[in-house]
Amino acid sequence: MCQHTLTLRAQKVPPSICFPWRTVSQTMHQSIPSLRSTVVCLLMLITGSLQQCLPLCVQASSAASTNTGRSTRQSTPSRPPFLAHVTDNTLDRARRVALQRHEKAVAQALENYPTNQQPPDSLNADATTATATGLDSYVIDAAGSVPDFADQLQRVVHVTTPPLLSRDECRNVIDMAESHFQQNNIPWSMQTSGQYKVAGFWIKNIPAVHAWFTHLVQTRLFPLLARTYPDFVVSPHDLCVDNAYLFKYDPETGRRTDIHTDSGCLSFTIALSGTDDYTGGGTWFEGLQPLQGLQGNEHAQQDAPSWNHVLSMEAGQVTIRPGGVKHCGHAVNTGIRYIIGGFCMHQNKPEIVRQLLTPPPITDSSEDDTNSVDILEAAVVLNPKCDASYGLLADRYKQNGLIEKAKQVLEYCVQHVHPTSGEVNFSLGSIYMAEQDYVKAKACFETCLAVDDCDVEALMGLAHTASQVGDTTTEEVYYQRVVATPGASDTIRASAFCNLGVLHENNDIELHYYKQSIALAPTKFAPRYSLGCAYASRESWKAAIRVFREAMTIVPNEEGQRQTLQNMYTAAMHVVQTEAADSPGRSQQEVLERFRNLMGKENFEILASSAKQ
Ligand SMILES: O=C(O)CCC(=O)C(=O)O
Ligand SMILES: [Fe+2]
Repeated sequence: MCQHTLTLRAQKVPPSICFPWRTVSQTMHQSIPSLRSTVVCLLMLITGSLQQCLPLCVQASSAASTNTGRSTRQSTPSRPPFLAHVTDNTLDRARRVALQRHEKAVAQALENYPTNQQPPDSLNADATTATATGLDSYVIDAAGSVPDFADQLQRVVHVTTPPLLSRDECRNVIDMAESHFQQNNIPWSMQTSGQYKVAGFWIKNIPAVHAWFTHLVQTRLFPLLARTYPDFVVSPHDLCVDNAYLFKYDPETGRRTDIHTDSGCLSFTIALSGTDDYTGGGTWFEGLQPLQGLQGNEHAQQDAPSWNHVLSMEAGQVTIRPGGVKHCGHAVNTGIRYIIGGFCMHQNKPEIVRQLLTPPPITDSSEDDTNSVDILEAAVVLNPKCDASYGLLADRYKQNGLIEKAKQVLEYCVQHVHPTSGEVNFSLGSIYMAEQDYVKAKACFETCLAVDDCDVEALMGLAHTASQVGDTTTEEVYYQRVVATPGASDTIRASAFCNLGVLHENNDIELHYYKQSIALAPTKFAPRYSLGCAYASRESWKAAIRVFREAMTIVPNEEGQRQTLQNMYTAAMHVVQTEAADSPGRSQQEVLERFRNLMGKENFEILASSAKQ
């Protein structure tokens, strides 16, 4: 029998696994299937409400002109030069698309959260029209802009003082949620938020919480929003809830949310837990500055060691702000933090740009031109200060194979709109890396990290750029940071562990790293294949065969299959030869049978048929 050689180079998880095209994390809230019906929008069109709304659309689209933050940026041209070709017709069509989306979203919102209907008597009886007596306010000092109504909705985050809900009420809501899952014997589902997962549920899906929530919104939250944004919301009845969820952050399963914007022009976050209930956690806001900090020494607060743009609230406190402000929920270190997040729309003020950035699911049977590049180009033209649009447009160009155009859009955004946008810098870094421009790639990923030191995708990018220039020490540092990052997903930690194993090839710790990786991502091929190689290089032939056999069940491509089979074959040969030396009387038939059993019939047959070819 011929002696095959082992191909024992362990496999790093290739960068393609680590670099999905990361889009603006607004997508977080799109992942939930929408049931929006097309009927309403068609009716509205027929009855002429499109015409009525058009002035509002124009207002929305020109709304980006003010930046409420202190920063002075280079002035942004009204339209980026590479979008000179976008015609007025295209803009009108985009407005109509956005308006249709808006009408459908409002109809769906009122169906999900019927805030326009009288609450049931049982709830009405204890109706509280509690007024928050005070608000603490923080400004957002950051480049970029919210997608719509930037001149009406100041980029300010308000926190209610005192709490809007009593501690008992918060406890009661948590109990309702927990008992729903216990009684139905189901775990909390995991919602995807960009790079992270967090345990939670959509409030409309849990009846008891839903009824309480709808009532709370009608009696306390909408009135609070109307009082706080009197130039934008004339009456609480103007508003509706696009989406609302309850999140449960805990250190094991709860993770954190990615930096994102919400799907509505106004948002609120209700703290159901207080700072006694957990450590870590809190809401991070991009560029958050206490108002007082701005009046005196501008940088006093910024430089204070405790100030890290994170707001922590006590149970019952609520933050309200424009939905387009970037934020995230931090991972907790201990304890549990429950929050409710809600995104509101103004029923009569369509958010033109956000709607253009939020296409309905592909399955939607409307005539909405979801995939069209010109819709995203129009979004950029309608609000050239909103960096979210640039990221999505570049993403679309990239999907269409137009890498140079994508790069141009991203570079423009970094230079003129938002130098530290995480999405844009990550996408640009990925392009530079593909072009093997590791210096520029590194700079982009470092910018992402400066904004969010938990950005594990940027850490993986930096590890990869270090690897490409042969700096394995730095490469290792970044992988170690990934595996130590609270809230990092199992998949990305698994990739980092696998690559740590490869960096430590032939050291004992190599095995440990691959096993960690497999435990986190049991269906990933690379760590299993690499563990097989590690066993084989230590001449632990039977262990190697076992792991290669497992790898064969999840092998992603022909090359992987070829290498795995070849290594398995060699390992099996060693076992058979050793056994033959110990008991020399075996017939050739017996040896072959043993060989087949070691490899597994299915693998043996693939090998046999490939040998025949
Ligand atoms: O956990 C938090 O504080 C933020 C959650 C969030 O993204 C939101 O409420 O919109
Ligand atoms: Fe959010």
